[in-house]
Amino acid sequence: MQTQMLPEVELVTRPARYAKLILEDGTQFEGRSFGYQGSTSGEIVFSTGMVGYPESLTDASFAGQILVLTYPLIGNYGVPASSLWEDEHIHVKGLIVSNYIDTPSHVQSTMSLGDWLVQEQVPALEIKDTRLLTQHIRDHGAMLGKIIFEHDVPFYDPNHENLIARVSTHQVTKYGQGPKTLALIDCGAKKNILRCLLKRNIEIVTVPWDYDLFASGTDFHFDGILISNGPGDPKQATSTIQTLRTALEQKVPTMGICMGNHLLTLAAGGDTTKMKFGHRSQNQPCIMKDSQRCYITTQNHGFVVSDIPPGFEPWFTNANDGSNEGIIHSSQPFMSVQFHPEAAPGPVDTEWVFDYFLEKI
Ligand SMILES: NC(=O)CC[C@H](N)C(=O)O
Repeated sequence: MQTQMLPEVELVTRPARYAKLILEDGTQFEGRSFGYQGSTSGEIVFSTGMVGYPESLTDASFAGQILVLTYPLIGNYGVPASSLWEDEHIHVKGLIVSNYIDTPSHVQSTMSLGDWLVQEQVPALEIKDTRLLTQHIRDHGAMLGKIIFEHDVPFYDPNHENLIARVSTHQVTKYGQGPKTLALIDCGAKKNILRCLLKRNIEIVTVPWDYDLFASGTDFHFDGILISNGPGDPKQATSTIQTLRTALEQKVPTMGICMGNHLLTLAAGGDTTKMKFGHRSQNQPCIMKDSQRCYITTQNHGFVVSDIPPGFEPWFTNANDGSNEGIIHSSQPFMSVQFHPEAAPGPVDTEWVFDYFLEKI
């Protein structure tokens, strides 16, 4: 029997660098850096999903936030090609994990997570006790935080800024073909929304968050509106809310996803508030109205519909905490979901919501 020699592996050892994670209430954690070595600040949020860090990091809804991943091993499958990301670059302001794995093994991997974070100038720390950190946020509520190397930086509250204006597209772009046209208001749309729509024989026109679809100069016809996910406080997106008010008046079929659920609610006269610590994971159970049917959904939100607008009723309700997970109008084709029917990452059980809406167009 022949003994096969293993190829020689060059071990690259980087000197360990440490930094601090400081929360707004003074709580501190020391961590080992595995990303860009520079200070950063934002709102600290945690996700309990077991997979999907490439998709989460590139989800524009995380803009302004430092993401804590509670799944203990992160980095094992590296980073896939950018065609599989949710946007062209990383949106989180920082990343906190328990154990970073620097030796990725996956057929789709093109680089390690650490290299990607360095390339995109995103700081990341391994703090070991992500469980303690998460329990702290769960007990005391969402709070600001910062990752500090040598230079201190001030705390930064992303909910006081119109982040949608920063992540939205600046141009009108047509995709796909089909007998009907859907206007997609891009508040920071995950790419999988477009991928899901493109499978469905429809033309899609993406427009910026503040594009007036009803202005006389609009040179394309549309049969329905889809409002995407997006970062920050929905009440900052006043132009989108105004456009949606007109859409409701003119009875244009309209659907919202996550931020879209908030914006439709606000346009229709309901209200949104900030949750204690939000829902971020791929296993949020949502019960559909008039049924015992429970869908397992992907979520990433810190705000919630607190007042259902007149004429609408709750469409889905979270089975864990009873919070609203979507609204639907009792007679008109207006509907929205708090979860992500496009998933990425997560279960695809609610992709039918796209078909349900497109049937109304
Ligand atoms: N994923 C989203 O669209 C998030 C919506 C909003 N920024 C929130 O945190 O609730």
